[in-house]
Amino acid sequence: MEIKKQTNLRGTLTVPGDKSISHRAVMFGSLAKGTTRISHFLEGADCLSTITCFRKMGIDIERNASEIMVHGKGLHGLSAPDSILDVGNSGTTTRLISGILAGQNFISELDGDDSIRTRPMKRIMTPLTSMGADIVSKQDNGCVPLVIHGKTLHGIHYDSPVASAQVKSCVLLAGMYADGITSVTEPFLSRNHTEIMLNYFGAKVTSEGTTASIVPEPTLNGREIQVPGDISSAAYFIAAGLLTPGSEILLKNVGINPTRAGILKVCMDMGADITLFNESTEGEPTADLLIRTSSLKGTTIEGGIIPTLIDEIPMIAVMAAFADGTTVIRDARELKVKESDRITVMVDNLKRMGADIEGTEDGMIIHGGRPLHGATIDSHLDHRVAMSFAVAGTICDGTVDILNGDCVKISYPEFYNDLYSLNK
Ligand SMILES: O=C(O)C1=C[C@@H](OP(=O)(O)O)[C@@H](O)[C@H](O)C1
Ligand SMILES: C=C(OP(=O)(O)O)C(=O)O
Repeated sequence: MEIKKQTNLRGTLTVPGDKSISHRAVMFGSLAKGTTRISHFLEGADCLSTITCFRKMGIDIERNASEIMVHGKGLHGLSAPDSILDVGNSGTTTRLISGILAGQNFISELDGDDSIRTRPMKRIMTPLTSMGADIVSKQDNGCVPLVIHGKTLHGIHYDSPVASAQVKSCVLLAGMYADGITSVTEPFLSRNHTEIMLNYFGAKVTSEGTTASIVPEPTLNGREIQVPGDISSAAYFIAAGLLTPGSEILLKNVGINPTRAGILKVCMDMGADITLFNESTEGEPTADLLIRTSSLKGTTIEGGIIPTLIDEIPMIAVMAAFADGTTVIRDARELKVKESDRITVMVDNLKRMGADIEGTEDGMIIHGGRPLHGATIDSHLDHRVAMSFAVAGTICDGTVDILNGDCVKISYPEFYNDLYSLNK
């Protein structure tokens, strides 16, 4: 995919539905009684993997142009899949579904693509095993393929070493099938969509600080869900609007849940001109975001804000390369175990464009302000890397050629069309 410089990005955009919320809506809808209707569902490959898995376990899921209808069968209504559950490229599908599968009365096997086969699953195998689950990594390397023999589970308290919503959600979902209360404490608060949505479906999930607890055997009832725009997808247009001269972009109905909205704070700290309109606090908070061209300066990003912007760090790294001064990103070791090693891949590719950047054990140091030039970028089949460099290509001189740029289909199939729609 070749990207050339653009100016004057102007217009209004509704970014696709939130990936985390779309996954959860299908999963919880499948475990609920009655029909769950989901509008603005993300039709990205990852969420389609979740749909495929639940269809294989006997759930009728209909798609039409405007919504998804999940005809749930209740907490104990899934049936044994007759072949491997294909999780594709999706960490969220793998880790959340494992918590559900651990408490079923059947055996299942999960497998996916080459990337997911390298991602760490011990982080869910450990707490699930202490709940009494039987979950085995077939190649004994702590990765998929995983074989899960459903068992009777016990409630536990789990002190998670990582701030990960996927780990937290996996344990809470297994907790629905346990014999007592299950709780998870994490070092920093990660995204809380599971807690919010499970309660909306009728479960009893309580949160105190960084601990979330669930009462077992809830009755979940089918609900209507309007998925807000994904702030992780909005991030590319926030960056493009701030950095491209003469731009003014209105992003409609973006999810601004505080456990996800760290990028807005970082942009403000960097000097961004962003205005929020039409804020709504019903359910998942949303707002329209007006983005205007700004001159940005470097900042430091560390500690508790990291989980609230973890998927936006590739885009932030590019923004930092165009900003004046130094940006330091720390406490983000998790970037190494995403769809690619996002520290190494961002550093290598930004260096190819002429940036002054170094990788560290848990982040990056970026001395911004050097003029960047076109280059061939290896996306490593990582959607967030591809989109971040597409934005870099709209700003720098020369052509940015992104190898395997179509991997954006994982979370944003129409990304390139949306990017080009703003410069007419
Ligand atoms: O729960 C979720 O929906 C997600 C949690 C995060 O992963 P971790 O739980 O590994 O931090 C994030 O990076 C991922 O894109 C989606
Ligand atoms: C890390 C991501 O997703 P997942 O963990 O679901 O593969 C992401 O979308 O950036």
